[in-house]
Amino acid sequence: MQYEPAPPTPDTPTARRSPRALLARLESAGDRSGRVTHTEHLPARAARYSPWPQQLHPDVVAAVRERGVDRPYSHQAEAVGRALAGESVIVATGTASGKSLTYLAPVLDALLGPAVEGRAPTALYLAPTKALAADQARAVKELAAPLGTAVRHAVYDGDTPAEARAWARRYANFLLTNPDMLHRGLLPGHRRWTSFLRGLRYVVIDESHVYRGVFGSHVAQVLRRLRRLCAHYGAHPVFLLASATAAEPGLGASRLTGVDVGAVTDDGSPRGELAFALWEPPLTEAKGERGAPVRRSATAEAADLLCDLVGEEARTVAFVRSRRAAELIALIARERLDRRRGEAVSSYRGGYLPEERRALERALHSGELLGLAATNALELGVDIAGLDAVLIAGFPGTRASLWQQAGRAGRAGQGALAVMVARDDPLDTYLVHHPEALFRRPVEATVLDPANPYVLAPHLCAAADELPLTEADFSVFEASARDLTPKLTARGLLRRRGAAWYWTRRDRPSDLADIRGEGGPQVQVVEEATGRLLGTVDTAAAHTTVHEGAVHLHRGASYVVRSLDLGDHTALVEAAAPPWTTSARDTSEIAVLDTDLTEQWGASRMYLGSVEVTNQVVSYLRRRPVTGEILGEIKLDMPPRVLRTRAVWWTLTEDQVDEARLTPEILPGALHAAEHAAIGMLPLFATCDRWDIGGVSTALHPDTLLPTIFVHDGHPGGAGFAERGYHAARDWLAATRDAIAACECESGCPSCVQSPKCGNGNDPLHKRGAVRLLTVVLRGIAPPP
Ligand SMILES: Nc1ncnc2c1ncn2[C@@H]1O[C@H](COP(=O)(O)OP(=O)(O)OP(=O)(O)O)[C@@H](O)[C@H]1O
Repeated sequence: MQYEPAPPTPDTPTARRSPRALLARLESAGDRSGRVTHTEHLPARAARYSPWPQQLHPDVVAAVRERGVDRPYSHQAEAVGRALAGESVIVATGTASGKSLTYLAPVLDALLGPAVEGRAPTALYLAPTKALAADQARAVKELAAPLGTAVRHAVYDGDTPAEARAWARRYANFLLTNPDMLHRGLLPGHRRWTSFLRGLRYVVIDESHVYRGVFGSHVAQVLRRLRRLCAHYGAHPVFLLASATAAEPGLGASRLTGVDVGAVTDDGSPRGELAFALWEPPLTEAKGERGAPVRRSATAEAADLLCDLVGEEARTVAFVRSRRAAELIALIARERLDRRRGEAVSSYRGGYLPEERRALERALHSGELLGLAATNALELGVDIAGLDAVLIAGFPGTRASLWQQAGRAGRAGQGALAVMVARDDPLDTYLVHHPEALFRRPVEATVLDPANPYVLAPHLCAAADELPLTEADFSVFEASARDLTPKLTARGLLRRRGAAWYWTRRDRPSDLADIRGEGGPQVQVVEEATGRLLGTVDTAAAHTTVHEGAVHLHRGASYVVRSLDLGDHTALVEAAAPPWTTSARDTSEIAVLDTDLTEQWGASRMYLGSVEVTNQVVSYLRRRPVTGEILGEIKLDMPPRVLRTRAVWWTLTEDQVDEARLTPEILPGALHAAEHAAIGMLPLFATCDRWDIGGVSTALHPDTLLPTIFVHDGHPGGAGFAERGYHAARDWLAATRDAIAACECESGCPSCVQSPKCGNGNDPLHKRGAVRLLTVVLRGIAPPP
């Protein structure tokens, strides 16, 4: 399929930007009829205003007015009123609905107020990334400018130089930082922050939906440590959270902070009309593996659409799933557009140096940039609202994230276009043909589990180091802290003296918790000829993205990796632009190390234990960029990566396989499908996140010598999810079977057996076989007593 640029249009610029007109233009170019499978029209919504609460300091009202906000939206007024009354609140409203003011107004109000009982008021702001804290610092500086020296803010993170840290400790009354810095710096060093903690009135948690799964559970414990220290100094801060729209935000926020949090969800901000189109790329002439027909890639299709939109002078961001796709789209667009417009297109992703990212954000704001191909690194908080169009190349994994991205489109009073382009996989294909699965279903809840003992243990140690741990502290942490503390003492981590537990070791207890689960240092990508550092890649991702021979794109320039030195954490690259892209293939194996618990279930057996998951990148495919056609497979000699973790697994006997009518052809697909669905359902029972767990299924496992399905924790040492699965196995597998059986689809869809993160492209899968398999397994379990 060749790219055919849309012919120039005679329309006026404003008419051209109406979302319907833009969409019609995209559809009419070349032979694109039939590619839009559905268009959802979300009508414009007028703003609803309310007056500021009476108690809000008039200087704050004036400062806000100076920033151009005359009247607060109804949700802003409500949230500020509740905060001023001392209630912790979460505001979970749409993208760019003015959430910042809901916490900044109460914070400034507090900082303008007098010291109470000798405590000068202070406030703490937590962002999930350093970039976002830096952004906020700029916003605070502007907003607080008319207030003189009453507001003294400081960014405090890993990059803050020593003098600036000393200044922050002595003078700052509004500290902007991140949970990592709280965990490693501020809390362990609380004695240097006593006056700050004594006066702490508000703790702001921005983008709180990011704190989910294991990371969220760690942050929940960091916040409990903070609350405990504040209480020690006599402060009881109010928590103000800002979140993307999520289901049950109050519940999630209460779990995160450990205090009761009220929710404000009725969005009073105005919205322009949004035309949201679902777009399916056409089939190509090319043939894929085993001769299967191949659709044009979402990346190539999105690149075309981006060119057309930029050609229409429509300010557009294309959200993509991978760093590589971001680079590829920018590269294609630059090649195809004329010079002026080509220069107005760029890529944006994690791994860029901070100053590069800042420059790109500024250029997009000013209109110097018209098109940006971005990974979700741009999704967080960066104020880039006011786009004419948003392209979403591939379903981003959750509806919450989809709306977060689509919400970037639209300026006040003006319509905007969002287009989700399907990738050639079962999940996206299903979605573009089942719009109700996107538009008629609520967004997901943010799941986390602060009681998870694997997460709680290192934080109890850190807490004991901060202040000796006593019985009274168990209520701050989780009920399970009472059982866990003697175990930590038995393991020699804590020492009991009198009524308290102490950390008496020399090492830092904060090193026990890797709160982001990053697992090791970053790999630096260096241009061999010049020694220039192009950027960084996570160690975990390095195996699949910067192996020898990988095509690595950076800011629209193409490089080929000459060598990857994992010991040295360096990938050397050289500028080169071969006519292919590369994608790594890997294999996963799982070995049983130990069995802790096991139970006979009729003929099946259920196990809980420790496993070793070995993943190895074995080769890479060269593919033609646009069609995805495979040009060849090159073997790689990469070291395997080993994850020791905990898993729950169950086996079937030959008789059960026969009983479920699973022939050798369909057995692997049935096992694989049941594994996917079980992973999809475990969050219901283990309050984890689908992305925190993994699975392996095999028709003959060397340790069990039987067909076996494993579901394992995705974190070294485990995180407690598999364990919960084992204990809830009856309900979990029954719900899994029911979910698959109740799904109306013919042969498997994302609502039942397809997985958005499957390493084998959801192949093979056998939906009905999975239902029969689970039915047979469940038959062997005794009904609950
Ligand atoms: N009451 C208001 N009236 C008019 N404009 C407003 C009002 N409140 C906020 N704004 C403007 O709306 C824009 C978005 O605000 P803000 O960045 O706080 O939104 P947000 O909800 O935090 O966004 P995100 O979804 O990115 O977290 C800002 O430019 C801000 O000045």
